[in-house]
Amino acid sequence: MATSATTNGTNGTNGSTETSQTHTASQRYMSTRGEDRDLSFEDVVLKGLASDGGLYIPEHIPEAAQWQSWKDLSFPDLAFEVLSLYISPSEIPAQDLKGIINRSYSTFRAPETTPLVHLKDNLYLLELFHGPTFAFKDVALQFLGNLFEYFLVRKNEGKTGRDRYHLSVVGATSGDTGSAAIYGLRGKKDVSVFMLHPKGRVSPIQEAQMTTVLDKNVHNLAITGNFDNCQDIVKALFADPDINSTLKLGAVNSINWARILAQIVYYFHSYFALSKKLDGFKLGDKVRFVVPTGNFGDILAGYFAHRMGLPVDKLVIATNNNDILTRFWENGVYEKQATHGKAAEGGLPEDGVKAHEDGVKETLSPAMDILVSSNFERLLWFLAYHFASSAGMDDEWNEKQAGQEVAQWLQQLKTEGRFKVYEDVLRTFRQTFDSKRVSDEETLETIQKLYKEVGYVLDPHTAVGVHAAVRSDAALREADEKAASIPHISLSTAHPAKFSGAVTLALEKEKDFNFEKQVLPQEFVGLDKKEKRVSEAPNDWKAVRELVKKQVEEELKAEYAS
Ligand SMILES: Cc1ncc(COP(=O)(O)O)c(C=O)c1O
Ligand SMILES: N[C@@H](CCOP(=O)(O)O)C(=O)O
Repeated sequence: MATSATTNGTNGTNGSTETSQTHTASQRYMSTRGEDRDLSFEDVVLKGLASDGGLYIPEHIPEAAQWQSWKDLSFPDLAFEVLSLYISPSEIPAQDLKGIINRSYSTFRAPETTPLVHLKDNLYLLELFHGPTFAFKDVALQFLGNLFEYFLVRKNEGKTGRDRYHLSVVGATSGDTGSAAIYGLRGKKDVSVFMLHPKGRVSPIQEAQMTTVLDKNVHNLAITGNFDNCQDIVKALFADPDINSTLKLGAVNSINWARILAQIVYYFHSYFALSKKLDGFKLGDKVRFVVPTGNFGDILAGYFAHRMGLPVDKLVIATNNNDILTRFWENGVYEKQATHGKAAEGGLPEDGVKAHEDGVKETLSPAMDILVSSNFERLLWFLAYHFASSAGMDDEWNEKQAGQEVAQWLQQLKTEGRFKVYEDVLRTFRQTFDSKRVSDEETLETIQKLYKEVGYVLDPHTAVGVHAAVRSDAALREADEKAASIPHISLSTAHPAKFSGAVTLALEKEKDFNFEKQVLPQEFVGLDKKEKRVSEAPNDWKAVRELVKKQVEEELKAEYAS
């Protein structure tokens, strides 16, 4: 990767206001497939997906040499330090960035923004659900909403009517990204939002959170398909040069680099919180982070934190029965088709797990019911780069090789449904990552166990992580008593009230348990009775394209007529 400290910037392709001021290599961006490069932060945030189909990554991961000095910073101040390493002040001046960050986290209910709680023994829980929609997505999407607004206000200064830059955000959701994006963007000027969710496959609260937002710029599309179909439609729209340029598409999914960037902050923040809670823990001691994983966005932020210098023993990927990542960890094969519990013709599963004909298994942690993890492509680039570096060639060659390798792997995934990486690549992956598959039964048991032992109610996704953390801790103890002291920080990705079905199933037999009294936040009371707005759409990207075009046109007409 590029190692230069500063270079001279030029204007990006998307009309960013950057001039020839200095920036570091970590503040310029390139595509994982090698075609696009030397882009500004504004370019990659507004474009979302690279034109070669790849995802954007910084040209260099900055080493945060002074990270220990961040120990006592508040969440917003820490966010400023981390984000500044990736955003040149020539693009967003420091005062403006501070303003964006402060606005984004003022909406959180917890003073620490993302508090760390001690569950038991070596196990800590990082509560990421204190934002407006009660899910970890708020941490990044409150920020991204304000960032879009900032760029649009600047681009549109002095412009009127159709000269204004109007962003059409299209996103796919299995429930949480949708509401977090909608709450981040509702009512914002010059933005239309289209959220695609798989019809009937999100929880009732998630559905209500999205569809009860009636702002004119918000549109919910219930797609007759699964989450991967929604994600594929979004990617097809981005790949269509016509709609992409005429409608100026914007991404809110974790394909957007800003989503990953904002999430790096809580890895540092929780590490410092741990150092204050745990007697004898010193800055520099290692921790394990355990992350309930679907699209690989959340845990990828942990990878960046680690590469920046945060002492991480392992990043533990916790998957449900949709386990493409755990299978990859086991054998180096990245394969779409589920290998066990797969639906036979007519949807009958082999191992009792309810599965759809498309191979996606229906689990109690539906936000992770996904066949392919889109962000894994970003990690693949770093793995391929590491492998290429061993050939002893120059950096330009290594980067080119990595881009070509990733493009080839992804092409193979498309045509053959799978690809296999070299043993060396797998070894490098395993040095940083561990991976555990958690069944629905284990998810329920974990919710029950934690409730009985410490009175804490976990949401099912968080329970997947906690179960993996307990297993990781046990494995360490078995292997080496000394290693047993490594604390585990398990990421709590959603409030339990969002998944009342699974929580009730796990705890209904507990005599003292009362969902309404112990779990349901005031904000959710009566949500299901409110007016809703949602349209159905087929699993067909061209049909969705026409729908989006028509709707944006209507919105623009209404806007400019008034
Ligand atoms: C509650 C919850 N947990 C975990 C995940 C998985 O996160 P990621 O897709 O970033 O791996 C999601 C969805 O993204 C989610 O909504
Ligand atoms: N689980 C997600 C799926 C979309 O993932 P994203 O992180 O790429 O936006 C959801 O809740 O919608």
